[in-house]
Order: sequence, then structure tokens, then C-alpha cells
Amino acid sequence: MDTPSVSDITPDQQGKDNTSELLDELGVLMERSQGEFAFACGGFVTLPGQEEPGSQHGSGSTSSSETMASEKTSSRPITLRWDPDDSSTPASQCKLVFPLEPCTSENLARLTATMSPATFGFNGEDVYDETYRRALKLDPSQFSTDFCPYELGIIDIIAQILLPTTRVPDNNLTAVRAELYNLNIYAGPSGHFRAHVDTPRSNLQIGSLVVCLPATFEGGNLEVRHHGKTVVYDWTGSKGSQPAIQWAAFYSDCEHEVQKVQSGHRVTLTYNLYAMRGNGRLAECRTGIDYANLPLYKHVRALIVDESFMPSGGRLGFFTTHSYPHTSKSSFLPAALKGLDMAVWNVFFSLHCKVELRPVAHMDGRDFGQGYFDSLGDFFPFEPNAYINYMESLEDFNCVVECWSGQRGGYSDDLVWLNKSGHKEYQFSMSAYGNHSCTDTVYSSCAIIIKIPPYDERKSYVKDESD
Ligand SMILES: O=C(O)CCC(=O)C(=O)O
Ligand SMILES: [Fe+2]
Repeated sequence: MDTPSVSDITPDQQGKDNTSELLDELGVLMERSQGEFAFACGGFVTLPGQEEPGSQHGSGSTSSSETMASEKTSSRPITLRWDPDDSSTPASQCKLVFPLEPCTSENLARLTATMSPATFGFNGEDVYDETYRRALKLDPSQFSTDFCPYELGIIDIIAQILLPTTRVPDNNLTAVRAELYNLNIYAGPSGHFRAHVDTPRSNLQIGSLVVCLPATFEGGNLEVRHHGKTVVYDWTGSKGSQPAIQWAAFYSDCEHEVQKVQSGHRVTLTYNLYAMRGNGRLAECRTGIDYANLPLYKHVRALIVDESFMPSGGRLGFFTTHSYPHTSKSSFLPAALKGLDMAVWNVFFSLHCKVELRPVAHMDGRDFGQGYFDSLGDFFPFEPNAYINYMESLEDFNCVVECWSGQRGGYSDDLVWLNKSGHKEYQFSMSAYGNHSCTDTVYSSCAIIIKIPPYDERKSYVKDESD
């Protein structure tokens, strides 16, 4: 069945109705706003070099205007120790200090000999395939390091950029917890990891952090993609004349890849990032986004006070621009919304519109964002059931969707969609390709459904606000 389009709206015969044009403008603004919200951020921390003690700490976000944090910090040299294969190996031979000195190349060779080939998750299994990923890994139980992303402020920066504040009462996720996942080495001439999406480890996981320790290598750019945009992290160089620890963090649903390392060793620590009810440094002094200053807020407010916009009220639908886990009761939504999705939620919520998250089901092959909308689920989250446990393929998913929408779905003739679903390509691949095998968590499309009150009702709210 067809999705009602903006132009299908019946004009209110009682008065002037500019809804159609106004919604077209709002849709364009939302599309443009996408660029204002970062999906990845990165930075560096210098270490003391030969010439002067390090004193610089930078961070860049991927939003249209690059930002650099000005906090001045530098790191001490980073020590890495690991368990030897043979217990007679002296500790001094199982240790590296970054920036790497050329004289430690024997220890580096010993480390790579200890590490195992890195697998990736595919169809619920850990697979080793060098055409897809060529890298070495070491489990955190087998090494230790004095590198701490909290100490250098990296986690605070990530929380500021990737964890937008929410107006959801009693459910604020304001801090980020980083859990060390692996030590990896991508070595020349062919270390790489083809495009994939990391496997979420829990419903609270918001993303991944990759920290590149200072060592010499060529190539190995990390490319992170979301909504047709790509951010490239090139960690080959030092910062000015100083060696640096360089890092990038990105949302879980962003596709990313490590380009081929031509020579040298690209040594990284990877972390899983989880949203937390905060009690870190940021919890009491968040300087998160002030939604009232967003162009989107001003635009929507102008619509709400406009008598010719949806004079009798109505419902709008916005497909979330990020993917979210939906197979658990504890999906932590809407508190865990990201980027533009959180902005849309907050903007309409602040303007007294009822907002709710709803699952969207669709059949394979239909372009539901362009007029083949199938079914809007009744509630969110979608509870796990027997089908989900066996869901490893697109066919299985379609079966689940059909079952679910038959039982619980509802067509929604009165809904006007503000955007198209941008995440069809990611809905099913989450359980197929990842950095770790897992079938527990899958992503599905979800939408923010906004109830616009009739003008007569909403004008009193607006009046109250300006009094
Ligand atoms: O090393 C990197 O830059 C990214 C590694 C990665 O994608 C992973 O371990 O899942
Ligand atoms: Fe990854």
C-alpha cells in the first residue's frame, strides 16, 4: 500500500492550509541537518619528542566544521607487556615502549609471533579469511598496558560529541564506558580489514574506539561511513615534529574499513563503547547540544505557531538515521538515540508534540520509504521471540517480519513521512558481517512518530511559552 505523500494531505476547508509546502521545506532542512551531527570523531595526544616536551591535545569531529579541543595534555611513553609463549623468556623481551625505538624490533617480532590471526564475525561464526581481514590480535587477558583513554580525556571528548543529551526523564545516558577489546597489528605489505560493521556486544553499546599507538607504517587509513559521507583517519604521520597517539571513535552502525598497510606495523588498541547513566567527570557539567539553538528547532517552532500548518493536527513519521538494537526489552531507547535522531526527538518534544518510537516492518523488495510502507508496529521495543533465535538470513528475517506485522502491525494512512528510510542496507547485515560472531543482536528500522496537535490546541502552549 502507498505511503501518503505530503501532497496527498487534504486541505482543511475551514481555513488556509500550507501544510504541503511547509512539510516539503521541513524535509529539506532535516536532510541538510544531517551534516551537523557527527557520526565519528577523532583526535591525537602527542608524546614528548626530541625537540620539546609535548603539550598538545587535539580532537576533530566530523561535522561540517572541524573542531579541535584545546585542552593541553600530553602522554607519557606507553608501555605494553605481554605473556611470553615460553616462560623462560625474560620480561624485558616481552615489552615495548611507544614511540617505538628501532632497537626494539626484536621484541616487536616476538610480539607478532605470539599474536594470533584475527578473525571476523560472519553468519554467527568467527571466520578467518585473509582476503577479508589480514591482521593479528591479542586478547586483553594476555597483555597489559598503561595507556588509559580516560586519563587523557579521550572518553570525555567522545561523550561530548557522540552522546547527545536527551530530554527523556529519568533515563539519561550521559557517560561513556570504554571496555578494552583487543590489541591488533596490521602489518605491511598487506594488513587490512574490508568494509564491515562491528558486532554490538550489548544494547547499550553505542560505538567503537580505535587507538593507534605511535609506530612507523605506511597506508592503513581507517575510513568510516554514514549516510553517504566518509571520514578518513590517516595515522601514518607524527603531529608536527612529535610522535602521537591517534584515535577515532564512531557509532556502532557505521560501516568502516582499514585500507591496506603497505609497510611497517600499525599497532592499535580497540575498545567497545557503552552509554552509561553517568557518574564520570561529565555527568554534572554536560555542555551537550542546546537544541533550542538549532536551526531545526527554530524552523519547527515557526511551523507550530503557523495557523496554516496542519490546522487540524496530524501525524508525522521520521525514519531514524541510525540503526538501533530492537530485540531486547532493554533497548534503552529513546535515551540512546544518536545524532539527528535525538535532535528530532528533542525538538518536537520541547514543542509539546507527543513523540514515540515505533518499529517499522516491511517486506523484502519494497521500497517502503518511497511509497510502499507496509506496517507500523504497535510498540517498541520488539520483544524477542522464538523466531529471532534462529534468524541468520534475510529469508528468516522476512519470515519474522511477516509474522510480526500480521499479528501486530497496523497500516497508518494518516502518517506523513518526512524522510525515506536510509538504513535498509544495514538492517540484515548486522548479524552477518562484524568484528566478532554473534546472533544475539540485530538491528531493525525504527521511526519517530510525532503527533502534531491541532492549531487551536497548540496555540495555547505557544502563548504560555511567550508569556
Ligand atoms: O584498526 C582500525 O582502525 C579498525 C579496526 C576494526 O574495524 C575492528 O577491529 O573491528
Ligand atoms: Fe570494526
